[in-house]
Amino acid sequence: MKVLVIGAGNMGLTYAEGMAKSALLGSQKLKIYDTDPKKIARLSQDPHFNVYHNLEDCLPKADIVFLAVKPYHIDDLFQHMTPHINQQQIFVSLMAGVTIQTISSQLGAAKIVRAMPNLPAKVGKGVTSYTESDRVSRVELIMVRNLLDTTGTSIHVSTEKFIDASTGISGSGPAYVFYFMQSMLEAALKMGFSAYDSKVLVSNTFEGAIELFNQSNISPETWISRVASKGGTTQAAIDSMEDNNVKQLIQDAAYAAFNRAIELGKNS
Ligand SMILES: NC(=O)C1=CN([C@@H]2O[C@H](COP(=O)(O)OP(=O)(O)OC[C@H]3O[C@@H](n4cnc5c(N)ncnc54)[C@H](O)[C@@H]3O)[C@@H](O)[C@H]2O)C=CC1
Ligand SMILES: O=C(O)[C@@H]1CCC=N1
Repeated sequence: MKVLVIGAGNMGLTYAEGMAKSALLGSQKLKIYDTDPKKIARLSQDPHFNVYHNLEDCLPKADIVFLAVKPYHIDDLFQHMTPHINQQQIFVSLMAGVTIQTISSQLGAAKIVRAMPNLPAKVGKGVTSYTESDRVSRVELIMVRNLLDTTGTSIHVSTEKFIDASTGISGSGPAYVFYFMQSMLEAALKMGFSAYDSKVLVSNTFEGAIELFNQSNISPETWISRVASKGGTTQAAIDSMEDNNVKQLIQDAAYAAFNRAIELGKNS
């Protein structure tokens, strides 16, 4: 199976590394195409990859093509790709908001999988949602899923609405968690802890809470009640969050990302 990744940035390179290190490609090296000469020079030293700076040298020979450029790059990119594609190739888009209809009409591709990954894929803990165009067969979809799963886990969704929705939950979600972490770190520093101790306190608190959640069938709400004593310190903190409508604000933020994904789809 010949796999090409177009765009070796945060997401493209993460997938490229996951797939290249798996056994799925057999004896084939993963192909990478990017327009940044510095990236091409650096990645050319990596024995896992064949790196290209011309589409005509790599695109016609690829079976599966990952699209991992920014949504605003597609006009230029698709124009250059169209003469070199064929109708048997499968295109897997990792781009936020770019619809299957846009990829089909602007690129001229038939077999399209639209996926929404997230950055923990870098450490094998990513979660990707995906859906496909009618022309993708069941066997082809399983092949794509196996490739996606080299960076973590995945869920199949029935429509693109859920790709936009998962952009608001899991795609952008790591940034919300980092926002919470940053706020806790700043509070710890203000209380007088060193930077090192603040990091130990905050990172272990997140890791421990996630482990408790994962190893049980208990909801976060119930876990909160197990931390909070009546009239105690946690209750004071939760009351402060409730008074300030923090839960609603976080939901609003997730919806803002969801709506932005829909908007990007209309503009592309
Ligand atoms: N970073 C994240 O956490 C997530 C990103 N995504 C999606 O992944 C896509 C890529 O995002 P990032 O990796 O963060 O961006 P990035 O800016 O890190 O990488 C984009 C890469 O594309 C290359 N590039 C630009 N124009 C090109 C062209 N015409 N041909 C070939 N390569 C070209 C750039 O040189 C760069 O290496 C976006 O569409 C984004 O919506 C999706 C989920 C999460
Ligand atoms: O911010 C973005 O548009 C991309 C999509 C999800 C995460 N990063």
